[in-house]
Amino acid sequence: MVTSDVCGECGAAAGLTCGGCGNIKYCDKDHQRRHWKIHKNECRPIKEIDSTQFGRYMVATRDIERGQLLMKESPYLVGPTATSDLICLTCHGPVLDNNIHFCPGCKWPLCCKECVGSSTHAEECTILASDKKGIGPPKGPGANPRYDLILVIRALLLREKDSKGWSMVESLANHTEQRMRDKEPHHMAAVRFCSEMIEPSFEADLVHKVHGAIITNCINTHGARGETLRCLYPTIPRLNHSCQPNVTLRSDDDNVLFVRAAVDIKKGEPLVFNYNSALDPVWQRQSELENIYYFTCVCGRCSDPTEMGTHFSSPRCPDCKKGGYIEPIDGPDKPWKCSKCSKERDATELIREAEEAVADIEEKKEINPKYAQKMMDKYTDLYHSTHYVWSKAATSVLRHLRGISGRGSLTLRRDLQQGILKLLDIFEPGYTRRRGVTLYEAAVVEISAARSDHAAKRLLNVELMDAHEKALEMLDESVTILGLEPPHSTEVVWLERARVTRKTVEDSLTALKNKMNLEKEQIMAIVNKNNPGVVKIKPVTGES
Ligand SMILES: C[S@@+](CC[C@H](N)C(=O)[O-])C[C@H]1O[C@@H](n2cnc3c(N)ncnc32)[C@H](O)[C@@H]1O
Repeated sequence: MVTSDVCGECGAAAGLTCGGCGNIKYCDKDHQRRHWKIHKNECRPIKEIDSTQFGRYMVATRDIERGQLLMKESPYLVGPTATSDLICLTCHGPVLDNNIHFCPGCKWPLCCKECVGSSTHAEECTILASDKKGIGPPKGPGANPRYDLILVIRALLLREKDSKGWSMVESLANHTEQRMRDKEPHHMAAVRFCSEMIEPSFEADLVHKVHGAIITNCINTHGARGETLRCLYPTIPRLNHSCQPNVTLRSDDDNVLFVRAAVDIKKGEPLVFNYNSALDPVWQRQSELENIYYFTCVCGRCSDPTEMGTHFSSPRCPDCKKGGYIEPIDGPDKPWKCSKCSKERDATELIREAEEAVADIEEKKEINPKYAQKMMDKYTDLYHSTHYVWSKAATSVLRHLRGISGRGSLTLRRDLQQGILKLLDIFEPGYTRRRGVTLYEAAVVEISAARSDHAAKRLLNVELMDAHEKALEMLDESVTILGLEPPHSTEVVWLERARVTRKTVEDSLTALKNKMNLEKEQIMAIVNKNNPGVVKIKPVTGES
């Protein structure tokens, strides 16, 4: 977004736009050069544009390479979410059930004596304490919807004390009209509380707007001790959504948010991230986007009934012998149709069947390898092996069989990890955290399965070496991806694991190659000894 038509250095009329970001103008090259020492800190390959269909959004102003850091921002507001467990309103650390310090003013739980006396909490404490209708603070552990109110109050307080912060809140998309029309219970509860139950109260229209802005723009993060938080950032909320994302958002322990290119991005392409989970089916993605963000996603994945060839949301057609899938050809709400025989099925019924299968999978307390194989066979009969139900079953089996090292378990886990990787390559491609972790896990099981087969004489030395090479390739990529995680975050644990495993696999591959070379030398020595006079055979060199 070019913020002004005047020179960034001298303020005169300017016609030369910065080629790096397109966001600032200069009157000539000399002034552009002079201004660089200031501008280099804000020259990002991004600009904001506006459209009637997509609102404001960010696009790349030049070609961007995957992995590149595009934005790094600290939040101007942090608070608990509507599903936070007991959390301290002063430091945002967890409040332990056996060590609750209720604030003497508002009676909301804090984590320690120091936090009770802190001035950080003072202003909202007075407001919370004025709650005459006795909505009251959360009392026990577990997700607590009352925490939804805290960030709303904090945002409302900006109006009086921080004009810059307040203008940021005011500038955010909020869908106030739709929210007033829909009267979603949590939204209405926040509006009632802030406009009727506290002193000083806030105008209802203002609370609708602020709560709407929070719901539409907050990014959920995790604090250093795993607590769930949500934050408002200055410019990151201008990133639009796509189920085919090209950037990733990762936060560190201080809620600093890093936006990176997950894949190579061409100049002019919108920068988009996934507001949902990549492994949600189309009906869930669309209903969340409609209910929370008030739009229908028309990305390449959503517009393709096969979801990029994965059949992620569509079951196999049980009646058709032609290998068809029952797809949301006219949209997820209309009757779904078989791609081959055109037979129609009611959308609600198909969704119910898939959700029941998932509930059944998630209910299982224990799964042994034999049962796991049977379960996967059953779901592969009904669904494609990149379907949502398949992915839920695969994830569950991988969790249950972790640490079980028999052949059945290892072979199945290896296949399932590869299946999950295939899905992520399509839906969350490039340098994304989940791919990084999955590559690590796939490498570990690849090596374990190969070693077990080798020990049982089912695998040749060269095949064992191949498995090592394959695992090393996966670990190399995993280390690269996880190395991009914010430095002060709990994710460094995964990076360390991937690095240590990579070194172990590399050492073991070297030892394997040396052993094979030695064996070759010994065999050749015997061959040469038994064939005197014949030209001597030498071992192949350069292999170790
Ligand atoms: C976090 S804001 C993104 C910035 C927003 N476009 C703006 O103008 O401020 C989320 C809102 O942007 C719009 N939006 C995001 N992604 C979209 C998409 N793929 N298609 C249409 N609208 C989208 C929706 O109105 C959504 O509620």
